[in-house]
Amino acid sequence: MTRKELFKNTLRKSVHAWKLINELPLSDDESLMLRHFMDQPGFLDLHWRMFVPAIKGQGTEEQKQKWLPLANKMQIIGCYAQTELGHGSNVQGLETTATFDPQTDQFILHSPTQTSSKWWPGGLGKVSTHAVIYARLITDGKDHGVHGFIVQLRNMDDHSPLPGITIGDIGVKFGNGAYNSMDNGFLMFDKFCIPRDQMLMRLSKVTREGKYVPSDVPRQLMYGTMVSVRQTIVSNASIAMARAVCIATRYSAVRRQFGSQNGGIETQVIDYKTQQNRLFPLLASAYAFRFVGEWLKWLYTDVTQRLEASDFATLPEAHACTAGLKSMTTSATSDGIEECRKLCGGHGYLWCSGLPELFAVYVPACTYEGDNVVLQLQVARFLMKTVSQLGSGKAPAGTTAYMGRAKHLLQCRSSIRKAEDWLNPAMVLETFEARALRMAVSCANNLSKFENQEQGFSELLADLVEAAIAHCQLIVVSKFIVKLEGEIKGKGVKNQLKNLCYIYALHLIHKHLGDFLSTNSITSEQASLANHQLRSLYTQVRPNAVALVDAFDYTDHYLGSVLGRYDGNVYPKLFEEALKDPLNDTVVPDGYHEYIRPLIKQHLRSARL
Ligand SMILES: CCCCC/C=C\C/C=C\C/C=C\C/C=C\CCCC(=O)SCCNC(=O)CCNC(=O)[C@H](O)C(C)(C)COP(=O)(O)OP(=O)(O)OC[C@H]1O[C@@H](n2cnc3c(N)ncnc32)[C@H](O)[C@@H]1OP(=O)(O)O
Ligand SMILES: Cc1cc2nc3c(=O)[nH]c(=O)nc-3n(C[C@H](O)[C@H](O)[C@H](O)COP(=O)(O)OP(=O)(O)OC[C@H]3O[C@@H](n4cnc5c(N)ncnc54)[C@H](O)[C@@H]3O)c2cc1C
Repeated sequence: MTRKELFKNTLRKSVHAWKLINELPLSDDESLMLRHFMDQPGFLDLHWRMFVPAIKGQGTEEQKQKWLPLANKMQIIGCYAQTELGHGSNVQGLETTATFDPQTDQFILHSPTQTSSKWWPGGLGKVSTHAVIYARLITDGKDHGVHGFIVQLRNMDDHSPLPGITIGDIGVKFGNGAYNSMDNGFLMFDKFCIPRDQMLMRLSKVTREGKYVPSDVPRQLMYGTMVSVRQTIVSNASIAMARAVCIATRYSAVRRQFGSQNGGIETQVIDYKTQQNRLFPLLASAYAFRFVGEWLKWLYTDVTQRLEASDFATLPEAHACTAGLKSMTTSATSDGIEECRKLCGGHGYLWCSGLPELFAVYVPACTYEGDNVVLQLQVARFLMKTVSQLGSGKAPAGTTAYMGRAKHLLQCRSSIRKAEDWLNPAMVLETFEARALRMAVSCANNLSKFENQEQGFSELLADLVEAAIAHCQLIVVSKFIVKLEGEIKGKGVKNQLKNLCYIYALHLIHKHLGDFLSTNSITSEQASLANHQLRSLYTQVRPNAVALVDAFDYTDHYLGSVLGRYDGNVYPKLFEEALKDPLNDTVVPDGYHEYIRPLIKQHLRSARL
């Protein structure tokens, strides 16, 4: 499809999905599922995942009563317009202004520079009638920082932009289809006026007289919509990873190379330990991210309930967990999808493997909802704060509770003696805790050598990110272990999950061996015992690998992959796909007479053939 066709077709699908949601009707969870199977980024994502939650989270009761019924019936379509051409990560640095005019009781929205144009918001370019806009609030010449506003962008009769608004699509993005179904847009305001009651005023207010009444709750609640989306992105990482792994695992069982004896069949590539060493940790990650995603959903629900009761104590942890896990799981999934492409050899590079499209549509997850490095630095700040408070009498809680055992974890030596000890959950956990704590403490010690903490932080950014990742990996490992200790039904299933849990943990040790050795969390002998155990786990997972991906229950239609077909009938179908290519419509290609024939004829003449 051309870009225009792709965009229009996605509109068709989105509107059809919305019709089904109403007609059947579908519950909220089922509607999310439907969105998932629609399988293309589109304006519904931003309307439901960001525009509506922003109003719910930041609007007053009256604002919710006014706007939510319209949004819930989709009589208005909204998007979330925060990022600007010049600033995305640095939200405090946004330039769009919203200046209160007491004479008209209105805010004047203005884009003072080119870099202040909104740039990137999905659904903005061509579809949305409304947006939640983030802009610097100015009253009486004073800048109060960034706040949210509900703004109508387009005329409700003919969809034309309202006077004072310039709006459009930002152009083609990575990949062929991928994210190009979405109208990520730009937007500029030229002194565009909105009524005062369209500032989202649950957190802070501007009175009729133009007095700014700051919020008595943490201003970070304004970032709540991002926290909620980051949480859902973790579960989605599992879905995308599982999809790639399903394709690569099934195909690795079909594909054979070498090893034929006396004319017999060749070896299935899934039997090579190198293939297993690349594939099975990704399979394990798909399960691990699912479980940590479930836990994060619980954490998010819990913090939301606490916030409603004005208990802000767990907000920093919820922010650190959602930011860190969003970052860690999306980076691992993007890399994992690309690894799965390579695991499928040359055929993985074919569009019909389903992997190139999956990669192209998935990879921006490393950037949207916060650049992955910027987000790990938030985790690092949280860890440094926690370390600095050790010994102050304030016991660390939740995911940092292990830091409360700093004295022990800084000194302990791993008691792993034989390979099977690596199947002991307490020993594995302690290894990850020791590594995470020692990396955090080492950063804190290095920071304390700087007179200026911020300067020290800038100098140590790379180490801080590594310490943050170590903490996030510990969370994933520990939540997998908790899951195993919980309510899993069926001994066989539990055994399979146990294998995957230890593959997940031990491959991380192998991959980050430098961290584990340099922090003396394990010895080199213990590292080789971990490798030994890992190989043995691969052997145990091998006979069940295909069943473990079948368990994701993805249909062939959803996978969209010739290589990942459930029936394994890969080769005939690759031919079928190839023959569908427009280049094969004719035997002699268009261009033959123009370019190939004159070239050949010229050579034939000079060779006198
Ligand atoms: C095949 C199809 C795909 C299938 C998938 C299916 C479905 C799709 C699923 C999901 C996707 C859903 C939606 C659609 C997808 C994409 C949409 C993308 C939309 C966007 O892309 S939308 C823009 C997002 N754009 C960002 O993401 C900007 C990143 N930049 C920031 O987020 C901040 O700007 C930050 C944090 C970097 C610095 O901020 P800063 O400079 O203001 O703050 P500072 O560092 O000084 O921190 C001061 C104190 O605030 C605390 N703090 C900070 N943030 C907090 C928070 N959120 N909550 C609670 N506390 C927080 C700190 O911890 C500290 O606390 P303390 O003072 O105690 O230390
Ligand atoms: C597909 C897609 C959809 C999007 N949808 C929306 C949307 O609906 N609404 C919306 O408002 N926005 C949206 N965005 C924008 C997105 O949220 C931002 O692109 C993202 O937050 C990253 O910001 P940036 O582009 O400014 O990156 P930058 O901050 O410019 O990052 C560039 C590089 O600088 C590094 N860097 C930046 N700051 C630091 C630092 N402090 N320390 C160390 N390194 C740093 C980063 O790690 C990165 O390597 C979307 C983006 C994409 C790709």
